[in-house]
Amino acid sequence: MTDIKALFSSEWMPEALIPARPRLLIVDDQPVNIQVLYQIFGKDSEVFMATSGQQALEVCRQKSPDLILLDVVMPEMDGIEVCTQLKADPETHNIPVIFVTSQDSPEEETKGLEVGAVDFITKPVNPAVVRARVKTHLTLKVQADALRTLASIDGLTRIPNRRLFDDRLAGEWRACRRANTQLSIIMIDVDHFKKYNDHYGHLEGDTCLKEVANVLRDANWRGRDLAARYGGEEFVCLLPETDLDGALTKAESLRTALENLALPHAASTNASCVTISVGVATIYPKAEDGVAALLGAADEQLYKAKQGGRNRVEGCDLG
Ligand SMILES: Nc1nc2c(ncn2[C@@H]2O[C@H](COP(=O)(O)OP(=O)(O)OP(=O)(O)O)[C@@H](O)[C@H]2O)c(=O)[nH]1
Repeated sequence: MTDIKALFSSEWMPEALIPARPRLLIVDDQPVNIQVLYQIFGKDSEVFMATSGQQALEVCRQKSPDLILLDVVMPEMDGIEVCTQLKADPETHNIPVIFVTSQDSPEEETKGLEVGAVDFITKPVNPAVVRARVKTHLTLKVQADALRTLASIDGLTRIPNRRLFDDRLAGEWRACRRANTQLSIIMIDVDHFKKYNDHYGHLEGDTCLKEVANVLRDANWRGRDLAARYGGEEFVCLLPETDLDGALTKAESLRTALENLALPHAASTNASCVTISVGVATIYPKAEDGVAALLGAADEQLYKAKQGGRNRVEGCDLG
C-alpha cells in the first residue's frame, strides 16, 4: 500500500518506499533452482516458493508478493500460462514478473515480454545482476503504485476523487447485481458555500472542505464503503449491500457529525455553523445503464433537501 503522506511530501524518494523486506515469490519446478535464488534473496527479503504453476497462482492470491521470479519451462502449467493468468486478474496484474529461464532465444524472450513480463534473466543466474534487476523493478513498481494512488486521490482533501468513485461504483454495481443486493449512494453538498468563500476567503474555504472530508474519512465505514470528493463542494459515498434505512442512518450521522464540529459560518442563512444537505438513493442494480439513474436520483434528493431548508437528509428507494 502506498504511503499517501510520503507521496505528497516534496522529499518523496521512490526507493525509500521499497519495503524493508520485499516479498518475493520464486517459482521453479526444480527445488535446486529455487535454492540458488533463495541464497541470493533469503537474507533481505521475505521469500515464498512454489514448484508448480498452479501453486504459484494460489500463493500470489494469498500473499500478494511484490515481485515474482518465474521459471518458464514447467510441466502441466508453464510460466507463460502462469504469467498470462496473473495479468488477466485485477488482483494480481500489477505484480511484476521476471522470467528466469535457460531458454534464451529471442523468440522465447519476445513471448515472455508479450504476455506481460517486465524482464528476462537467463540461468545460470549471476547474483549481482539478478539482485540489481530485482531492485530496479521493485523501484518501478513503487513508482507505478504511487502514480495510481495519485491519480485516485483528491489533491486538496486527500480523500478518494471522482475517478476512483466512478470506477468503484461500476464494480460494485456489477457485484451487487450478481449478489442481488441493494446498493446505496449518499450525495453531500456544503450549504451556502459560495457565501462562506465570499465571507472568509477562498483559503478558509479550502480549509473548510478539508474539515468536511475529515468527517467523511473518520466516519466508521464498512469494508467496501467509499467516501470521495465528487468535485467542488460536493462529496459522495458508496454503500454496497446497504438498504435505504441503513443509508439514511449513515447520512444522518454524517450530517450530525459535521454539525457537532460547529465550524462558524457567519454568512449562512440557515444556521450559524457549517452544515450539509444530503441526498440518498438506493437501488437493486439491474440494467447495466442504471448507474446514471441512481446518481440522478441522489442528486434530486439533494435538491429536495436544499429546497426543504438545507441541513437535512432526503432519500428515495428506486426498487
Ligand atoms: N474554497 C473553495 N471553494 C470551492 C471549491 N470548489 C468549489 N468551490 C466553491 O463552492 C461554491 C459553490 O457554490 P454554489 O454551487 O452556488 O452553492 P452554495 O453556495 O453552496 O449554495 P447551496 O448549495 O444552495 O447551499 C462556489 O462559489 C465555488 O467557487 C474549492 O476547491 N475550494
